[in-house]
Amino acid sequence: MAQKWTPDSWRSKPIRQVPTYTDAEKVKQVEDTLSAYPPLVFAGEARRLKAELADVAMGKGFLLQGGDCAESFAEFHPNKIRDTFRVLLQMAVVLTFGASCPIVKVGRMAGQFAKPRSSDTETINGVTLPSYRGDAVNGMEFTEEARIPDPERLIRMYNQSAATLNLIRALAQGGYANLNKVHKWNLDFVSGTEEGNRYQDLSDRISDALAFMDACGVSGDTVASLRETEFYTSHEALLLNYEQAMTRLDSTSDDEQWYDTSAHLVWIGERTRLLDEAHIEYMRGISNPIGCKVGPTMTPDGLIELIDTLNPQNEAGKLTLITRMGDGKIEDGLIPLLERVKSEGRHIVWSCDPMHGNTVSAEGGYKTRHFDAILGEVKGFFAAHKAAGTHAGGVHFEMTGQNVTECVGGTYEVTESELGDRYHTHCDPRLNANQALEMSFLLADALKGER
Ligand SMILES: O=C[C@H](O)[C@H](O)COP(=O)(O)O
Ligand SMILES: C=C(OP(=O)(O)O)C(=O)O
Repeated sequence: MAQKWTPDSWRSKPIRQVPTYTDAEKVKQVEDTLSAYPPLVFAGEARRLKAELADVAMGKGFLLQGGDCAESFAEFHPNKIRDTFRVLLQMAVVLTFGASCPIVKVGRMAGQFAKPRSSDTETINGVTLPSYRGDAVNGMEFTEEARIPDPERLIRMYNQSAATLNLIRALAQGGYANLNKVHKWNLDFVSGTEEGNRYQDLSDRISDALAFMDACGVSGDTVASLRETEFYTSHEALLLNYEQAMTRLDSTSDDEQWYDTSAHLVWIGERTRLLDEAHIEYMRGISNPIGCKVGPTMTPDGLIELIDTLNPQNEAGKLTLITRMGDGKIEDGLIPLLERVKSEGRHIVWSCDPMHGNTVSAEGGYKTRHFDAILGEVKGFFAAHKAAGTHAGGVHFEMTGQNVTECVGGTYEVTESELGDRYHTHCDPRLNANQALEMSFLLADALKGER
């Protein structure tokens, strides 16, 4: 029998990957301040996302989740938010058109500021300092002072998330996402490339279809989904004191339902998904749709235990399992998990994160990922689902609307020697807009193949 859950019951459990602050009083003040701040999202919105994900779990939709590896204070700019938003819109259009199924759009945005790390320290030229853990925790500069965790950063993360979300809501509902603007979403540096041209062709076809529908009396004036879009936010729920401060009782439901109002969906990372530890304890009690990363060490028994802890009512749409096995390991790793979960009748959205199992070191010390390895994992994911007779329900990308050079490969090939040109990520390498768009065309083909 599980013990009673409260928003702070995680505090009595072992915890990892969180900072050790030096000033406990200051931390408490920040937590109190955040607890009095308005929610960033509403329970009703999180419920709507859960309902959309329930359709995905039943094979009637596809989840597209993507955005920065780590948002940062320094890179905070409306154009950057808009560009990532519009590449996600483009990808969603390509997928909707190619696969003829609803695409649920979720940004790794408006809250993705904390990073779990493989090592607590980093050594450069013989100097060892605490690792950078995301702008919510400490600074990226390699100085002793910057690396000291500062709880005030949590307030800045809240404020930046609020402003980002405000812009996302305006973009999604204020006319920018109107399907009639489908041509305008192409970014300048993408136009003229193979992906840009393919996207241009597709938008011409969509415009023709819209003109036909308009002539038949169906337009954005009458159908909301043609003039605006649903777009949700998500991040890894790593800093549980922040998440707890944002956890609020839903005043609109009759039974006691707590929502983490920092984002519509939050997920648990691969490094913190231990059953008896704090992150699972916190996540099992909130009513949001949640995600959990699943890497190559997961066993079928372990997975069933995890699922039953996080989603004991077997509610469809509640739990998204984001697998990140690595190219070459995905089919062997995933098929036994899929078969077991299917045979036990658990409702799951299965999503593929082809980024985190495919990070390698390139010359010059850059962390990178090869486009072919990312694609290889996506293909393996579809093949595994085909073999198990389950629905390949979504993808999860670290990506940006900027023209960065962080992942190598793609048709507009980024080479290892170009990595230094525009390597801006604060942690892991992201797909740039061209690579993300190319990936969406390949995905649309895979989804068509699934039907
Ligand atoms: O994004 C995920 C992790 O935070 C990241 O991969 C950890 O990177 P590290 O192995 O350099 O610590
Ligand atoms: C840390 C992440 O992934 P994982 O937990 O799968 O390593 C992430 O998605 O940012």
